[in-house]
Amino acid sequence: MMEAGVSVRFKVNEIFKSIQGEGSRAGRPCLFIRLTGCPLRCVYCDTTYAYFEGGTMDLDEILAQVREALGPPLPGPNAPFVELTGGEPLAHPGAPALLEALLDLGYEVALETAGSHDIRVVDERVVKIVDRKTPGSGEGHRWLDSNLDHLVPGQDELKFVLCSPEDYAWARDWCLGKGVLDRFDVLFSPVWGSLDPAWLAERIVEDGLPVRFQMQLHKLVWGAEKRGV
Ligand SMILES: C[S@@+](CC[C@H](N)C(=O)[O-])C[C@H]1O[C@@H](n2cnc3c(N)ncnc32)[C@H](O)[C@@H]1O
Ligand SMILES: Nc1nc2[nH]cc(C(=O)O)c2c(=O)[nH]1
Ligand code: SF4
Ligand SMILES: [Mg+2]
Repeated sequence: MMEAGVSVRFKVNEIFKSIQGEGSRAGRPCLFIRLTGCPLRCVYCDTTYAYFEGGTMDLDEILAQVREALGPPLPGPNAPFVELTGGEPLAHPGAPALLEALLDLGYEVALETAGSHDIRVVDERVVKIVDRKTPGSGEGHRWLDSNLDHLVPGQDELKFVLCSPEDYAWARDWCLGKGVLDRFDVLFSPVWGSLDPAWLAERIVEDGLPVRFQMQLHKLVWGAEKRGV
């Protein structure tokens, strides 16, 4: 909780409405808040423009923009959906307060994070999509293993973005070793333009892995280079 009266400021790269392109909620209309800055440098990162570009906004300005874009929330299963991403949103000390404020307004709220920062700071009701970086990403060593103890089964997701067949074998063995496949919704996705999606889909089927294959739906719809979708 932030102290009352203290204005929390954020560097914001973009705020846009689109179709959720990733995870088990893909296909739903969603408003994205993309914060600027990331301490990681995944080799495949498709959002390098969010490393530094952005303008400063305070919490109330962000909330006003969300309300204007989505209208008043209707709580329930079809509450409007808001996702905080980046960059690495948890690199911002104010991210937990922003997420809580969005929940308090009645929206369904998700957080896309690299698993490098402690997710315990985040309200339990936030849908946490935690990306377990692979060796191929170059950032596998940033993983905070204690995050596994704070994922909410049936709500949160553990995600692997795979660069190569070696990454696939590593991710499969890691999941089996950690016993996560019978606890959480696990997503396997190819790095766009790197790993052949058909190869990945066939290996998942052959190995009988209970993971969800996914591709970035927004890139299928609008192409890989378009921003703000
Ligand atoms: C841009 S990141 C922002 C959130 C956070 N920093 C993270 O990495 O989870 C959002 C998601 O996009 C994925 N991503 C980035 N570049 C990608 C690419 N070229 N192909 C597939 N997924 C990619 C990341 O792995 C991550 O799951
Ligand atoms: N449409 C769309 N869906 C997304 N889901 C996660 C995204 C992200 O960059 O974190 C993303 C994104 O950039 N666009
Ligand atoms: S952690 Fe996310 S934003 Fe940062 S470099 Fe990796 S994919 Fe890009
Ligand atoms: Mg994206």
